[in-house]
Amino acid sequence: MRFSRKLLGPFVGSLAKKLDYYSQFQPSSLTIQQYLDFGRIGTAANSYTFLKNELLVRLANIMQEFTLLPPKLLQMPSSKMVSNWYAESFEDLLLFEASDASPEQVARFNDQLTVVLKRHAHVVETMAEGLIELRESDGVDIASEKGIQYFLDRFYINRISIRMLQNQHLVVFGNVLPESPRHVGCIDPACDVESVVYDAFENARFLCDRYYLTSPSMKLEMHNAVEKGKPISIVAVPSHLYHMMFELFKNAMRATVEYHGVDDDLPDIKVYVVKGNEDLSIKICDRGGGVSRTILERLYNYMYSTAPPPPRDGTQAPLTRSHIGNMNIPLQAGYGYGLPLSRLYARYFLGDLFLVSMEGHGTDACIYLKAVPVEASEVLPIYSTSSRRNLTMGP
Ligand SMILES: O=C(O)CCCOc1c(F)cc(-c2c(C(=O)NCc3ccc(C(=O)O)cc3)noc2-c2cc(Cl)c(O)cc2O)cc1F
Repeated sequence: MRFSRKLLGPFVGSLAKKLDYYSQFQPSSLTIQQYLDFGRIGTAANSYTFLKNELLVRLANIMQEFTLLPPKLLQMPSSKMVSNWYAESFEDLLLFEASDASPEQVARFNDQLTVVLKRHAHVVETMAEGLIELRESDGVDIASEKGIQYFLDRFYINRISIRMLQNQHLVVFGNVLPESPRHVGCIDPACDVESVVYDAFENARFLCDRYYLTSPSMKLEMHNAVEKGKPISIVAVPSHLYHMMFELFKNAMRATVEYHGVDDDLPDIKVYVVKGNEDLSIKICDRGGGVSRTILERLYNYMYSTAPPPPRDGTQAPLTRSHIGNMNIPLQAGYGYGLPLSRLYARYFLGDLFLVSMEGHGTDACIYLKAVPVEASEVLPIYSTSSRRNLTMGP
């Protein structure tokens, strides 16, 4: 992605050199246990010293991949805006490169992180606008579409990881308040899975009731295979788990109501939560009619999923979606990225998300998370010749 010379101005040379320098390093993958330990016993100075380098490495790795994107996408106004945000943030953080870890520098760094977080708040929507601009400009060939899919999965998981580093630092060492006094930064050392499931269900049900005036109920089964009969808790980022569950419940409710109609007795959504020695598994089973394998694949696809932009005035999201049949999609508030982004949240700490749909019957969605925190390592994209090959040649 060409960084606009206007922005880079005289720094083109030195910034390009810095990008080359920092993109040579592999991002350092942390386990959720390491985040927890550091949040409990680390110091602001050590966090600053690690972060000011690691953020430059993670930014440089993904910024170098930008340049491998299909030129047609790079030229879209919204794509250029995103690349300029990254260039600005990279430059901002470079200012701390040689700084000491004095309390004054740490305070300045914390303020800078707040600016960077705000600058990048709408990256997902803006990149989605870029895909819409591309689709409306001259369409996308299959090779570009596969390259875009490969890049965006890497781009968004990189963004999740950068925001995790920043938020964790600001909550533990800055003046951002944690969600709960028990939390260490954004991490809950004893995340009660059942309560997150209920929160996500009730909020999705509220949206469903508001639009359809009806909604399916939930039947929830909890099985703790490690400590029989005890509540299920894991070390997790509650906001990530909530995001995944909320999206999957919205999809299951939408399918169920659309398939059975608002006047029918709606079949329950059955949810199973099982904690094993290695995996925390959550399965959401609906009888919403299911989708064929071809449609299912499209739900993960950023090009297909990029719905028309939501109304700016906050009114109800568009009811139809051009690329997935004519199904009214009242619960879709964003650009249709709920599923691919949820899968990235699951994969971020070495979990995963799978869908098994039986067309004509219903869909099972399974989330797997690491039950052992020292095994839950960040999955971070590394800029290398293989990413170059995938982006330019397509898989
Ligand atoms: O807004 C977002 O982020 C995600 C927006 C996403 O919107 C969708 C949505 F919520 C649910 C479905 C859907 C349908 C369906 O709709 N079946 C009827 C039809 C059959 C064929 C076709 C077709 O040929 O096009 C279309 C619909 N059946 O199962 C699911 C289903 C999908 C997922 Cl990912 C899930 O976790 C649970 C489910 O029950 C499809 C969506 F697309």
